[in-house]
Amino acid sequence: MGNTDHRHLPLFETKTPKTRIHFQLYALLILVCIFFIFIYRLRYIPARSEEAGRRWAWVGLFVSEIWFCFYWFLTAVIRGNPIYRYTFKDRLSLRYESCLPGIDIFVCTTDPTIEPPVMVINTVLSVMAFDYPPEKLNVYLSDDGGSDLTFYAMLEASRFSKIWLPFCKKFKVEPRSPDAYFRSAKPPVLQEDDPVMAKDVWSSVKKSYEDMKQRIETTTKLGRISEEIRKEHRGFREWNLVASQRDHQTILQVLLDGKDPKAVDIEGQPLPTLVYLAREKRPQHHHNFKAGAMNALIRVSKRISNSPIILNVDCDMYSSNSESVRDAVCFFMDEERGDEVGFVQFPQTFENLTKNDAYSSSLNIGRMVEFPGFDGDGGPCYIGTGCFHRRESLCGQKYSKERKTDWERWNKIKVEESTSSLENACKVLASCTCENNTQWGKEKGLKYGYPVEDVITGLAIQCRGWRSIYFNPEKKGFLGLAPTTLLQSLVQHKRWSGGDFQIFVSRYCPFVHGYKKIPLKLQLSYSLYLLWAANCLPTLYYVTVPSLFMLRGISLFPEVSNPWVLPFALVIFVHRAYSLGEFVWCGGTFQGWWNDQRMWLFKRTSSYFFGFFDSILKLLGHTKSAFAITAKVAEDDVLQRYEQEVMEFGTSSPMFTILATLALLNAFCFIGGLKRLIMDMKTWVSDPFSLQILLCALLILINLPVYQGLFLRKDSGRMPSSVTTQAVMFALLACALALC
Ligand SMILES: O=c1ccn([C@@H]2O[C@H](COP(=O)(O)OP(=O)(O)O[C@H]3O[C@H](CO)[C@@H](O)[C@H](O)[C@H]3O)[C@@H](O)[C@H]2O)c(=O)[nH]1
Ligand SMILES: [Mn+2]
Repeated sequence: MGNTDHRHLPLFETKTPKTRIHFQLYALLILVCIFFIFIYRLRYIPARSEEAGRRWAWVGLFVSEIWFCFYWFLTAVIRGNPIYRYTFKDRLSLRYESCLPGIDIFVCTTDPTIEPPVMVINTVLSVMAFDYPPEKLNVYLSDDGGSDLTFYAMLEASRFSKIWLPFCKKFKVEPRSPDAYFRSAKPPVLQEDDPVMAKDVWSSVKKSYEDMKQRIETTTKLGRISEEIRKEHRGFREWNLVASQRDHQTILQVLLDGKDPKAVDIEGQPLPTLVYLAREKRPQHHHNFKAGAMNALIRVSKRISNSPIILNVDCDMYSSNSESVRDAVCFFMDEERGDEVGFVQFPQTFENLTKNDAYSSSLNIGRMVEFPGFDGDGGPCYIGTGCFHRRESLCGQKYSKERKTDWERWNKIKVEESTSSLENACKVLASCTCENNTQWGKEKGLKYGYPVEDVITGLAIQCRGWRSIYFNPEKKGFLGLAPTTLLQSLVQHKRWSGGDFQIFVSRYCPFVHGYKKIPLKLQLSYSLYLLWAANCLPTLYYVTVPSLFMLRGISLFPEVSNPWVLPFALVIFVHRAYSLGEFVWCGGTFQGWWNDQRMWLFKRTSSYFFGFFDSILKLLGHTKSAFAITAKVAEDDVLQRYEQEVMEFGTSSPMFTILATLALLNAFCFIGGLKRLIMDMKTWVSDPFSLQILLCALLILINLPVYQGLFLRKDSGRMPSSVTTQAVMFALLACALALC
């Protein structure tokens, strides 16, 4: 097979950056400062006899500082050893073009109102159009909404693909989501030998797309399928039996059958297989959210196409690089290292970010700093979308050195059954009862019972001996939608932080479950995310107690003239300066960094706080996991404010009450502190409260948009008055308690 000269050349390479003196210097400086802060805290610990409360407030601060120090250590571990991956796709095609493995692609959707069918099929079309032999691609849509609107859109997509795929190849279209492409692309000027023809083709495809979009949107708005459309496909009859979204039989329709010689595009080329699946749902059976959907897809696809590699994307994550499959295959097929690869994770990137990213959704630090570090420490975690899995590792197999994947054999396995008999067999595989007394959701497939099914599943795969790979190509692989309101973002982080923390306190805790199975460094890297939620308590302590104690007249930090102030000042300065440098290096702006600091505070005091308590309650057996789906659409005025980077409050939520209370509390304390400063006539340097008042001032600066939302704004995105009243009351109460 192939050219023997090339055989020893790897299909991918790994690069480690050379000395990273700035990082080492930074880490050393911080360590020294921490050391001195701890000495200070121990040496000057107030005696029992001192003013009431000073001692415990001091100890509390000390404990919080110990936590921050530990958590900082985790951030340093993940930064210690980053690696970067590069692929050689030309070598792959030279050696293996004729025997590339099949790929099963899973797209998950749940709700046609917050995940519009047009968006879903754009994702579907983008992955159907990968630059890869079409007969080796099989696209499965899991519709947890069981919606005929989505099914209708899929039917339209299956027809449109017959012109879209040849068009993509001919015009080398990028990205291959029609919506994203036509939004930005200009008609070709001089492309082919015949520019007029090319332009005509281009315009007619664009028109076809727009007509289709129009039809789908009209139907979606209408909310039901008209009689004429109903007649177009027998699949619609299935909905006669559907009682509700939560109560229906399995609906499975093979919309394009790759094995059917008649399933060809307008140029006679084969098409990928396209399958619509709405697994059975019954009120008495728990459906296990996305994990349940994925597991149904794994079983169904095994029967229909049984590809050795599975790609999964969320319905909003379209492919923006048609070569991503080839990139991923380079890792799996590499002769030297490929056999140990369990999954290849691409980063989550977003197309709807604004310049200064008001809600800090870009995840840039994760994408460019933390994940390369994760990879260096033993392999990134699985983040639920943009991930290529080896079917075997996802289905629970252990890695063993002796096993070599025989790609030829995989290609020879052919499913002979007819499509109609397959459809029936597969319906059983997607039923509610087929998982009873099996390992599905435990050792097989994605794990159940955790709101972040992805992270725990990836961890389990790594603990079974597989390696994971992080691949962040220059040209982004997948683009999705980030939340567009503050509440959406906070709720998403509540699910993530709470879900991650549940993993930490479960028997899958990386230090326990991963003991001797994955490197210690990887266990620590996981903890960086799994312990997000635990940051809430020390942070809440740090943003309330020093301010309240200043109001009370009790100092907790050294005064500015005291040399002990140095380690505090340095640690704050160096730590933040490094963070700013890193942020800008990752492509952010200064304002973006400032917004990121705000979101850091907001997430820790609200999302993580609720996530933390949810996990504790769950541990005590009081609540069941839920999965709040992130909306992918928003009202016009909300969207406008998002684009203008004006913070969106608008609805009342306990999260907002916390944020507003903290903002007001610090404002009140600041006024009190200022008054004391003026009345005492102390100079700034000898005032024992200067650090506390500075901290308070900083919090006020960070919270400026909250005050605006509370008192100054008039638009519908302002803070609701019920939240304002509650927050004023709580903040006053806290201050009164501090004063008495
Ligand atoms: O019952 C459900 C719930 C969700 N989904 C799908 O899961 C995906 C992710 O949901 P979304 O609301 O967009 O969540 P995000 O917070 O954006 O998702 C991130 O976090 C999740 C874990 O919390 C991962 O599953 C996702 O892949 C990851 O992108 C979407 O395609 C949904 O349609 C289902 O199929 N069934
Ligand atoms: Mn999402």
